[in-house]
Amino acid sequence: MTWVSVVQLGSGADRGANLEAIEKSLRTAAGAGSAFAFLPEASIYRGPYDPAYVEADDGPALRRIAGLARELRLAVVLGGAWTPSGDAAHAYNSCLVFDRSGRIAARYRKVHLFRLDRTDEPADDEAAFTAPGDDTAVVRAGDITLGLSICYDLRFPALYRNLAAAGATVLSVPANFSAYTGPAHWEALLRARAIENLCYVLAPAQIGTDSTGFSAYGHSLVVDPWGTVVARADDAPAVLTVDLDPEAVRVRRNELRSLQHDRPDVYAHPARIEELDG
Ligand SMILES: O=C(O)CNC(=O)[C@H](CS)NC(=O)CCC(=O)C(=O)O
Repeated sequence: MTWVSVVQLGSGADRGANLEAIEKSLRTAAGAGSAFAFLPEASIYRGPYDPAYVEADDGPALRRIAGLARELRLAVVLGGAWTPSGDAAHAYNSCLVFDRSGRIAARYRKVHLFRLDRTDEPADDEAAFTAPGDDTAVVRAGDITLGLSICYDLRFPALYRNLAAAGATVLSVPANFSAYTGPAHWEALLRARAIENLCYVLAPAQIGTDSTGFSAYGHSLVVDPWGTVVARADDAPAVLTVDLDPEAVRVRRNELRSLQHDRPDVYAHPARIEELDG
């Protein structure tokens, strides 16, 4: 069994205040006996793009989180942080996995960049300041194998199938999901990813409106491999602590063999287009 804590934050443009909130939540997670803490996207900073806040692995905010992981003997999955891409105008949006000695042991760079063109508001266009990643990663960690993703990736089911094929039993979906799309899409998509891959889904989220006017939906969620919601937050800061049972994934995958019935060899070819006349 593996205890994990899923953290909901309302990060803003004040990095010092955000790091204080992160520290408090990590201490709560460690105090609850968790082996892992999952932090949402944009935990360290949520506001307009600023190249000064793009950090290499030895940057000050990342070192502070590394120090907390080491002190608390707690692995930390930092949902999204800006890391250098080689182009100062565009950073990677990276999920960084700190092991319990504080080392950055794994990383994933967000592949799908959010764009929303509302008719009634200015567009959100993450690609304006973010460089896309182009590979995927799972992290083997004792009894669980963690599949990494970030926020808008949630809309691309092939990514999660790729992670499940690499052995993922727990899917990590840290988010700063919009309050516009969230009510209709967030829970349905998270539960779908859990059900179709027979995986746990851990989804730490942001709350509140940032200084750019972006409103986040909150409602951090933990879903089990049968699609049942086992923990949820509302729209206040929260630490959801749950016990993951690796056996539950094995049992469900023996009951329902949909992962083995997948036919990517078939879907690799475009569908035949037939005509119905008259
Ligand atoms: O800008 C940052 O600091 C980090 N990036 C984000 O928060 C991104 C772009 S605004 N948010 C999403 O992907 C929300 C997706 C979403 O809401 C949906 O798919 O409906």
